[in-house]
Amino acid sequence: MADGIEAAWDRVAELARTPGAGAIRPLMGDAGRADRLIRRAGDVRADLTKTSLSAEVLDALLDLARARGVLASRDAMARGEAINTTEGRAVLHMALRGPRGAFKAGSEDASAEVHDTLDAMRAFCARVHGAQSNGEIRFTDVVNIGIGGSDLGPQMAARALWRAGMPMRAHYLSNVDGHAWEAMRHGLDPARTLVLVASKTFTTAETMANAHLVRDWLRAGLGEAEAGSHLVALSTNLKATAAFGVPEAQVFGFKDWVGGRFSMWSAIGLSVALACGWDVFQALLDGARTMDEHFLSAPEAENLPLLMALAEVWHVDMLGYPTRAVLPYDERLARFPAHLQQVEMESLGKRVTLGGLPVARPTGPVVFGEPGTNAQHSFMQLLHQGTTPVPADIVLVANPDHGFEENHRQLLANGLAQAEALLRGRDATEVREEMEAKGMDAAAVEALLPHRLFPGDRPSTTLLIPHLDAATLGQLVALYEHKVFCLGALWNVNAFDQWGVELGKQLAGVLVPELAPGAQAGAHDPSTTALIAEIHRLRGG
Ligand SMILES: O=P(O)(O)OC[C@H]1O[C@](O)(CO)[C@@H](O)[C@@H]1O
Repeated sequence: MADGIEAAWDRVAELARTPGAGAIRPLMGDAGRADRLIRRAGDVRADLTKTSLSAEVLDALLDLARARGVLASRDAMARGEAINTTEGRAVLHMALRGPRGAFKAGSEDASAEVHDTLDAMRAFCARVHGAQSNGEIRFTDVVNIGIGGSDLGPQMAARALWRAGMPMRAHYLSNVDGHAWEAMRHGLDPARTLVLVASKTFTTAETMANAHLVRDWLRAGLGEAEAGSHLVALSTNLKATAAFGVPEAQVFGFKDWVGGRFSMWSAIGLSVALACGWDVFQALLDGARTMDEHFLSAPEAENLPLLMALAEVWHVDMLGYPTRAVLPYDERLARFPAHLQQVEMESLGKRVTLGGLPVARPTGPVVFGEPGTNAQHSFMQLLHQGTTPVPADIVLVANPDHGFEENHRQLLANGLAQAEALLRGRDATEVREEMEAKGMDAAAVEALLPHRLFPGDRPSTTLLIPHLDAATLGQLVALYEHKVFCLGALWNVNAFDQWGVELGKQLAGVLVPELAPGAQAGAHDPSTTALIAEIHRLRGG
């Protein structure tokens, strides 16, 4: 078996060594290319034809996926097996949007737990949204206090889906930097603000520090007894939520088989339901479910998350492209790259295999991004003319929810143009002709020529959706979640733990008391020791 896997890797590597392996333009005329590399899953039309996946390369990569048993691993995840081996947990975010009775974690009925919580969340939203007509106070604002997966997913979704006239305004407090709360609190009235403390563990230092700040603000504005009724907890740690003073009826739980970065579909998504309305949240879950159904049923060659994962293996491991850009051409998706950064980099930033051995090849790429067209005026220069290609995911939304048609045409045209420019580049003949047509003399033309050339053959994947709504957003996010799963299986790493975040947390815990006025620094490296001394000096003690 292991030999079969290594043979499959070798075959892909052999193709990567053939001259021109990274070229895309020569492949564009291949018959059958669109059939192989343009795939629909739900409402998402994904075009991978602007990559250097030739028919041969794709076949070799699909053989690798088969040798690695990616779809068999997928089925083990769906069966609720404890595939997160370093934490001994199942991985069941699909249960969060699945039908009743569909998922088990060991002998536990995972779906029953999910649906009980969803029912409680829906009833809570109905109460909050209907409060004014019942003569209760009407909450206008919801503050979600959380960080990482307890912030990025819901924040991204609320930003993408909130429209004027929806029930509440959502605010997201994540950074322990007090400036964040300082800026937020001035716009809020404690009497009309519902505060959600979102934390899987309910021990995350930043979240708990902010939760104390905001609870003090509620208490100062409303008195201690009243403040409790404005507090809601979203957590797996029910003991800690009670100790913090959240009434039991306002605690929404979930289980440890929901990873933080995959938790926006759980109670952690309550801020989205409160801000945008229950139907929107339900449509988000249903959208994700649509992608789950595709992922669970499509064979390898048609399985979009798997195809995107295979393209990444080709780029990262075979062509040596260590980064990827995510460019949503929709301002409402401004936080989509940030959410994917956690989903992908916290999952795939791994250096040992499931068996604890060093990986044989590079794993997760650096993911970064900004909405288009803004990205074009900041970092796209490097994608066009930098030394190492950066594959780009370009997300296009065919129909806007505004009436400014000309703006939208410009937006779409720019997204298409970037992908086209990355692919085709600009050769010397074209650049010379353009400069000569402008009347430039021959010396100037030759001097400027190298600066104006674009190598082209730079890969991109275009994801096109008809509208941006809860259903399509759910599909998009689930698509990337499943892509991450496939990459974890291909690279044989645990995509569901995150031990790498622990050391910094522990060291910060040691440093906090050392930064108190008059405190002595402990043993550190010379650079850190000098920085502590300088901070004390600048802070006057
Ligand atoms: O929801 P919690 O437990 O507060 O954790 C927040 C985030 O912190 C992390 O553990 C990383 O530090 C993430 O995985 C998680 O999403």
